[in-house]
Amino acid sequence: MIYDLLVTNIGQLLLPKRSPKPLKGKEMAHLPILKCAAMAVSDGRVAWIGSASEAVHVEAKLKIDAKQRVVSPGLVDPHTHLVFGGSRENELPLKQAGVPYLDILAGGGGILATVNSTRLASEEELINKASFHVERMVSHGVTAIEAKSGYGLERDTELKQLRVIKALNKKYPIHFVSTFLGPHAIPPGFRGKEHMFIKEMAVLLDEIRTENLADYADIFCETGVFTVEQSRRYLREAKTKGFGLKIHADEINPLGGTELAVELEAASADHLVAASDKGIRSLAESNTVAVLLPGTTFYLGKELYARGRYMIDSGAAVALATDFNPGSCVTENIQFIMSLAGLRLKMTPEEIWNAVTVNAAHAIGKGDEVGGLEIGSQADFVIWNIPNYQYLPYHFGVNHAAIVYCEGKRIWECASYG
Ligand SMILES: N=CN[C@@H](CCC(=O)O)C(=O)O
Ligand SMILES: [Zn+2]
Repeated sequence: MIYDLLVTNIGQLLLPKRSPKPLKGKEMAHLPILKCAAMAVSDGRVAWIGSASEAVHVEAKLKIDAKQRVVSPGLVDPHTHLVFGGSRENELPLKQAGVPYLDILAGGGGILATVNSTRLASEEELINKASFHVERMVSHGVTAIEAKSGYGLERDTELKQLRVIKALNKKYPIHFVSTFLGPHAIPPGFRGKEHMFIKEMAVLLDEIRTENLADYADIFCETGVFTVEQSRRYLREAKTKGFGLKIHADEINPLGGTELAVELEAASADHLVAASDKGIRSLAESNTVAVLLPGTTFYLGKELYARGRYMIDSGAAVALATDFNPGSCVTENIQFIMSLAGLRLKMTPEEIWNAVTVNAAHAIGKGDEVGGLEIGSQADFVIWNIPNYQYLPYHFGVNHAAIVYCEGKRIWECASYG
């Protein structure tokens, strides 16, 4: 048998397995590793895994020397606001002066400022801008991305954002999951009439479904935005219409969005900085993935991070994401998030790698497709410029990716691999 590609001389081959359910609690501590390994690919799938010494006898059209470095599955970023117009660097002085995130929003800035720029941008402009961010994510080792709408707050712009995500999915070989986040903020004119806005967004769900523009429905459940009861009604309707569910839950105040996510069997509950003990206990009894976004806490200058350690010790499934967006977390670098998870959430390196592979894949409903490496799985993988897997969260703020592959094809390479 002659394989398409053989990667040999791998120092550590990380082999998280695709699984029917996310890894929960103690299961997250287990990261299967093969040392001095090799891996062969054919037709975009992993076809053979063995030792580097056995690989001497393996034939392939192309052979790559991993130079004793680490190889992992392609990373999955399960929470991004990838498509938006403009930028918000003008908010930095407000942040420095201590103006809270929700106050900036209540004053017509924040999300609402990005809504204005996104409404004004053409579909083509948005595709070009988002492409730049996608390519940067890929360069950091990401091969699957969840992307949300939510900067339109009205039909045309929300659909425009979702069409942009569809166009990106066509343009790039990586995998995209699309989420409709119409109820992301209360648009001007709807304050006090939130129920009417939610109704409009719920009606839009039908059109989105018919045009197959989104897989998930999401809502920002927070003080001054949407209540738990409004979120429940909207998400129930979305579920009936066939959408998977996600919730921006308990980011700033402990409203009970976490419990709601579990009640509705959402794929994920995201943020959870203020999640209560009760909410965390309910997560642990469910398969809803806690998607933690420590980059946002860092960027908003807060002291208290989501209780990642406690969540895992309580038995919950945890994933990590960038939350890339123009206001509360302006980075495409998921590796930085992995460092924050080690430094601030007290997660171990094994838990961190599982959180950006298998569990992140489950958070976007792709646990059987991406996030794992085993015979038969999609050959989405990364050769890292690091001596061991513990090294990545330790050496922070730089890009450690050397070569990124998607379905067996090299899609990015650092300038200095040699
Ligand atoms: N918290 C709500 N939405 C985004 C922020 C969006 C923005 O500020 O533009 C988030 O997940 O952090
Ligand atoms: Zn978000």
